[in-house]
Amino acid sequence: MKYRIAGIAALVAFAWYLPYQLDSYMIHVANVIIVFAILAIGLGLVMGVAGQINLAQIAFFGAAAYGTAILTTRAGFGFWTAAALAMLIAATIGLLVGTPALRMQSHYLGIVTLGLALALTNWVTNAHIAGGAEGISGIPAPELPGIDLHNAYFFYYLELVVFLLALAFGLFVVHTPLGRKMRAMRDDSLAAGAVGVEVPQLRMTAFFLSSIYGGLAGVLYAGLIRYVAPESFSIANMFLLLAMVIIGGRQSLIGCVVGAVALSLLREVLVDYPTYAQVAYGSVVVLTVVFAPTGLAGLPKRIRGLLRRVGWLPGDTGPVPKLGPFLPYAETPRPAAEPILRIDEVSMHFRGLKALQEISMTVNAGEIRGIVGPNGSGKTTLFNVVSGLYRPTAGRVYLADKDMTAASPHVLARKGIARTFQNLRLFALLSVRDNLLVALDQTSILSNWRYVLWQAGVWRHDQSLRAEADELLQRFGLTDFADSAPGELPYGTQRRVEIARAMARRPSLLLLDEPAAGLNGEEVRQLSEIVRSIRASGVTVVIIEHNMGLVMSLCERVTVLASGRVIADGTPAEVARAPQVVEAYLGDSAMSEDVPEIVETEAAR
Ligand SMILES: Nc1ncnc2c1ncn2[C@@H]1O[C@H](COP(=O)(O)OP(=O)(O)OP(=O)(O)O)[C@@H](O)[C@H]1O
Repeated sequence: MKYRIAGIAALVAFAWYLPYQLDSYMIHVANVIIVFAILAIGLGLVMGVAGQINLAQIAFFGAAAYGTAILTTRAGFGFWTAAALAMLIAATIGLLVGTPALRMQSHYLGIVTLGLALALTNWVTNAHIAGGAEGISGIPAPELPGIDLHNAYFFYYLELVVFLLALAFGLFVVHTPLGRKMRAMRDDSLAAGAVGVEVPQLRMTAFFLSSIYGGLAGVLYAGLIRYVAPESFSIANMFLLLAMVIIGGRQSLIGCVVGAVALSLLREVLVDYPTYAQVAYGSVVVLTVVFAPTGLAGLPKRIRGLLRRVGWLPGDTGPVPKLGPFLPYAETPRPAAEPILRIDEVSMHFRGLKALQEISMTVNAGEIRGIVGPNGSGKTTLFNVVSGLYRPTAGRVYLADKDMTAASPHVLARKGIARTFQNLRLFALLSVRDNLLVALDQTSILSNWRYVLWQAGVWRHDQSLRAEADELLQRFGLTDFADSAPGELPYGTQRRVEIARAMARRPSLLLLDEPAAGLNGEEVRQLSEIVRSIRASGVTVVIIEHNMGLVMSLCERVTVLASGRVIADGTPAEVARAPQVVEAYLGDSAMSEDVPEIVETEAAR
C-alpha cells in the first residue's frame, strides 16, 4: 500500500510537471491523450468492470462534443452552460442505449450500440445543423476567471484535474458496492441475480456511467480543439478506443489509462503511415489477446509469476492457509410448522421435453427437506423454477402464501430465497471476501444516487458491510482465504464459500443443490453440521442430494422425483420403503448402489 501511494504521488507529480518539458505540438498531443484516457475509463467501466459490450462510447463522446458546438455557436450559450446541457444529452443517450440492456444479453447489445454509433456518424455527416462533412468551427474556449484557456498549457491543467477526479471516482465505484456488483454480474450474471443483484438495471447503470465519461470527454474535446467534424467520432476511432481498453487491460481502470496513453503515442509515431497504423493496432490487439489477456495492467503479476517459477524471485513463504472450524449460529426457537414454500401443479417443458410434470409439494418453515431422484429427474429444474431462473410452463409457486411465480431471481432473493448451484457458480475474479460482500449488500439500485451526492455515505456503508463479511468469514472458517480467488481453493472449500455467500443474504429459505458433490467423508460430516446449525438458526433448508446417507440422516421429510414427477413424499423411512422409489432407483444404474444404503440407513434409525 505504501509503495502504491508513493507510486501514485510520483505519477501525479510527473503529470503536473510534464508541460514544462513539452513543446506546443506535444502539449496538444498530451491534451488529446487525456481526452482519450477519460473515454477509455468510461469504456473500461462498462466493458471491463460490468462486462457489457459497448460500441456506442464514441457516440456519447460525439453527442457531447456536437452538443457543445451547436449550443455555443448556433444557440449562443456560454461554454459552461452548453457543456452542462451537452453532458445531459450524452447521459440521456446513455440511458436510451442502456434501455435495451434491461432485456438483452451482451452480444445483442454490441449490435444495438454499434447501430447507435453508426447512426450518430450518419446524422452529423448529413444534418445541416451539425455542419455536414465540414463540421462546426468557432467553438469558444471555456472561460475561467484569470485563466486563459485558449492556451494549451493551461487547458492541460484543466484536463488533468478533470481526469484525476474522473479516475478517482471510477476507482471509488469499482471498489465499493456498485462496482462490486458490476464485477459480479460480469463474472456470472445468473449467480449475481441469485444473490439479489438487480442485473438488468445494473447493466443500464453501467451504460449510464460510461456515457457520463463519454460526455465529459466530448465537452473537453470541443473546448480543446474548438472544432468538431464527423471523422473524430467515426467507427475507426471507436475501434481505436476499444483497442486501448483491451491492450491496457479492461478489468483495471489504470490499465485503460495506460492503454490510452500507449496507443495514442503509437498513433503519433504512425501518423504519416495511416495504412500501416490500422495493421499495427490490429496486430497489437491480437498479440495482447493471445499472449496477455489481462493486458498491460496484468503484466507485472504475470512477470512476477514467471520469475517465481524460474526461481529468480522467492516463492510465497507465508503460512499455509487453513480452513477453520465452522462456528455454529445462535439457535432460535423452532417456528410454527406453517408452509413457507408451496409448489402447486408446476410443469416445466423444454420444447418437447417434460422436465417437470404437475409437481406439487409443500415445505414447512423450519424443516430440512430432502429432494432426491435419479439423474435427469428434474430436481435442479425445480430449484431453477423456485428461484426464478425459469418461468414454469404451468403452475404456481407461493412463498409464505404470496404468489411469486416467475418473479425475477433478484426479487426472490430479496424475498428471502438463497441458493447454491450444483456446479458451483462463484464470482471467479472476485476474492472470497468480495463474493460475500456482493451478497451482503441488500441496498437497491436506487440507492446509488449516493455515489453522486453523498460518497461518504457509500464509504460508511461499505465499511459496515466489510465488518459483516469478516464475521461471516470467521463463522465459516474462511478467514485465511478471504483474499484468495475462488479458483485457487480446494473444491470442498469452494462449496463452503458458496454456502457462506448464500447465508450472507440472511435468507428464510435456503436451497442447496448437491452440496456434498465432490466432498470427502470429513467434509460431508462438516456439511451436515453446518446445515443443522443453519436450520437451528431459523432458516428452512431444501437440499437436493445424491448422497443418501446424508439425506436420510439430515432430512425430516424427503420428496422423491422420477421423470419430472413426484413419486413419493414422506419421512425417510417411508420413502425408503416405497416400492416405486426402489424401482425408480433400480432403473437408474448410476444410483442403484444407493438403494441398499437407503434401506440400511433406515434400518439403523
Ligand atoms: N435449460 C434446459 N434446456 C433444455 N433441457 C433442460 C434444461 N434444463 C434441464 N433440462 C432437461 O431437463 C431434465 C431434468 O434436468 P435436471 O437438471 O433438472 O435433472 P436433475 O434431477 O437435477 O439431474 P442431476 O441429478 O443429474 O442433476 C433433463 O433431461 C435435462 O436435460
